Amino acid sequence: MVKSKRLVFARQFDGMPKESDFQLVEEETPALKDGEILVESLFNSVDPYMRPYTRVLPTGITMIGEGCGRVIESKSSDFPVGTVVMHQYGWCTHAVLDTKKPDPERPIRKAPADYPKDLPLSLLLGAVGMTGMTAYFGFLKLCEPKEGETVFVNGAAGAVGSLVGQIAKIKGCRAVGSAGSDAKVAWLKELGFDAAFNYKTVSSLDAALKEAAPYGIDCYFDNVGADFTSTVLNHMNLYGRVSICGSISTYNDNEMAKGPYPFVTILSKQLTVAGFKVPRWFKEWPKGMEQMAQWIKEGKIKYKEHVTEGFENMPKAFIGMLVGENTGKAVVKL
Ligand SMILES: NC(=O)C1=CN([C@@H]2O[C@H](COP(=O)(O)OP(=O)(O)OC[C@H]3O[C@@H](n4cnc5c(N)ncnc54)[C@H](OP(=O)(O)O)[C@@H]3O)[C@@H](O)[C@H]2O)C=CC1
Ligand SMILES: CCCCCC(=O)/C=C/[C@H]1[C@H](O)CC(=O)[C@@H]1CCCCCCC(=O)O
Repeated sequence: MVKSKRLVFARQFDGMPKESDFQLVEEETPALKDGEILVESLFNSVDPYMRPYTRVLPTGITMIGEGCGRVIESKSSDFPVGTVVMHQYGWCTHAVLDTKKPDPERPIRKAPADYPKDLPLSLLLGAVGMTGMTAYFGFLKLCEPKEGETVFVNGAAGAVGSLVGQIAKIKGCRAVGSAGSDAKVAWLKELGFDAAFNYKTVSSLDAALKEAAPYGIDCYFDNVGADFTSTVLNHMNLYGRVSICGSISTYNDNEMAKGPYPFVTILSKQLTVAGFKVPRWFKEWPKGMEQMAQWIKEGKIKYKEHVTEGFENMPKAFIGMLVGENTGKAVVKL
C-alpha cells in the first residue's frame, strides 16, 4: 500500500475556475487484485477541455484528466513494473488500473517501445501525445493543406496551435498565427510562422487578418470559436477548409453562445467546415506519434512546455492555462 493524493472536483465551476473548487484528499491505495496495476504518476496534463467537460459531471469525483506514469506494482504480465503508460486516471498521484477490463473510451496506452531516450516523457502528453495528435490529424486530415496555401491558426502559441503552424510550414504552406501576448508572437516568429499578431492589442481582428493574410486564408485551424471564428470566415478563400478543434473563448461561459450565423459565408465561399475529436483517429495514433517524434529529432518541430512543479499546484496550473500563462503545453510535474 502506498500513500496517495487526489484532487476532487468539489464545486461546479462558475465562470473562471477557482482553487477553492477543488479539494485535496489523501488516502492509501488498495491491495491489487489479479489484472490490476498500480501506476505512479510522473506528469499530469492540464487541458482546456476539462473546463467544459465538467459541466455535466457530478461533484465529488476525482477531477478528470490524463497523466503519464510508471507501473510500480503489477498483477498483469502485460504491464510489468517499469512500464510507462498514459491514461485518463484523473488528477491523482497514484492510480490503480484494471488491465482486464479495457474501456475503449479510456484505453491504457503504453509508451512506444522505441520512444527516443533523449525526449522527455512529458511529451507523451504533449507533442507526441494527445495534443500532438490533435494538431497532426486534425490539421492534415481536415484541412488537407497544399503547398503555397495560407494557413491560419489561433491559439497559435499553445500546445496544439504551435504544432499546427509548424506542420503547415513542413507542408510548404504560409503559416499565420494569433496569440495573446507580444512574447508569444515573438516565439511564433522564431518557430518560422510567416506572420503573427497579438489579438489582444490589434486595432481590429479584421484589419490584422487583412495585413497578415493579404491573399486570403485557405486553411483555418480553429481553437477559439465564437466571434473570432465568424470574423476569420470572412477572410477565407473559395473552397477553403476549416478544422473546428476547440472553442476556448466560450468555455467559461455559463450558457452556450448563440449566433452570429455564418452559413451564407460558408455557402458563398463553398467552404468545408468540419469538427472533430481526436480519438476518432486512435488507430492511426502510433503512426502520428512516430512522425511527431521524428520531426522533433530532426529539428523540424520545436516545442515548449510550461511545467508547474508539484501535484498540489494542479488547480493553479489549470487556471493559469485558461488565462494564457502557458506558452506551449501546460503540464504538471509530480
Ligand atoms: N477536438 C479535439 O479533439 C481537441 C481539441 N482541443 C482544443 O484545442 C484548443 C487548444 O488546446 P491546447 O493547445 O491544449 O491549449 P493551449 O495550450 O492553447 O492553452 C490555452 C490557450 O488558450 C488561449 N485562450 C484562453 N482564453 C482565450 C480566449 N478567450 N480567446 C482566445 N484565446 C484564449 C490562451 O492563450 P493566449 O495567450 O493566446 O490567449 C491559452 O494559453 C482548445 O480549444 C482545446 O479545447 C485540444 C485537444 C483535443
Ligand atoms: C465543447 C467542448 C470542446 C472540447 C474540445 C476538446 O478539447 C476535446 C478534447 C478531447 C479530445 O477529443 C480527446 C481528449 O482526450 C479530450 C477529452 C477527454 C475526455 C476525458 C473524459 C474523462 C473521464 O470521463 O474520465
